[in-house]
Amino acid sequence: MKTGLTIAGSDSSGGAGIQADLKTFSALGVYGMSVITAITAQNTVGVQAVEEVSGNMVGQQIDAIFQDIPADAVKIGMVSSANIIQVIADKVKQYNMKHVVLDTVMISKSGCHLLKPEAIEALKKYLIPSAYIVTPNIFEAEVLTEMKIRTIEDMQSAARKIYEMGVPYVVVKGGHLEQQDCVDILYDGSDFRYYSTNRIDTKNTHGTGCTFSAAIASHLALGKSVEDSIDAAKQYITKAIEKSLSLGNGVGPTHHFHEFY
Ligand SMILES: Nc1ncnc2c1ncn2[C@@H]1O[C@H](COP(=O)(O)OP(=O)(O)OP(=O)(O)O)[C@@H](O)[C@H]1O
Ligand SMILES: Cc1ncc(CO)c(N)n1
Repeated sequence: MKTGLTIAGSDSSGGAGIQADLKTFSALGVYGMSVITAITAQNTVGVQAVEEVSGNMVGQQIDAIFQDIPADAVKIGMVSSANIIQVIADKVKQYNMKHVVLDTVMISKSGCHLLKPEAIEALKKYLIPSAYIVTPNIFEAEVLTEMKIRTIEDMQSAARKIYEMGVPYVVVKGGHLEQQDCVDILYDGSDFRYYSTNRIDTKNTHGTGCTFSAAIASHLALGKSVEDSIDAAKQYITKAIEKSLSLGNGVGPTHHFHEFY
């Protein structure tokens, strides 16, 4: 069986973070493993508390996995501090990790800082250059590039700037762009590809970014090309949003197992 690793934060409500990633791996037929970087007390309404795991413990979890079960693909999500970022970047190098999909998580939908603002420079300097694909949303792409993004052309300019940080593939996600369709763009240093779907009218989008990046990693682990992995992940997240679950009093989760029940 192909294997996937998520290095991310725990979401107690199960819709985002580690839990979303493991559900996605499982739904797509990949054996899931996890390295927890932080624990959040979180539900569909908001994030109530965050407790970081030490950099040393993050490193030890990665060692335990890679000294025993190599991962065919790795997804990185919430990494709250510069220290944790540095440890992960070193381990990516040490174990020569392949197919590293970095979701540059910064702020939760409810507005909680999951990445300390002072760690953004470390993200740009150490983690983005060690990734294979990065998947910022509009807001994250704005922070990384220090530009405003209002149009598809702006998304393209941002993708170019992020590519220059030293990562071979950049996906800028258009879920938060003020327009009818949800268009994600892929830049590989020379060409752009577009992945577009109708915007689904639902408030239940908790964990869409986590699920999408874990689905890309899953398809890479299964042996698909970057282009096909993003295409398959886009189809998966679109269905998961279409069938999203009205659980809780706030922004409900997507349905990871929509293929099954
Ligand atoms: N309402 C929607 N209908 C259809 N697709 C959507 C919708 N919202 C987001 N998407 C898609 O979901 C994927 C995740 O994008 P999004 O921009 O929501 O990520 P994100 O902001 O990082 O998510 P999160 O808030 O969970 O971190 C993208 O493929 C995006 O186009
Ligand atoms: C732990 C965690 N990671 C990522 C997200 C996505 O914003 C979240 N809400 N919680």
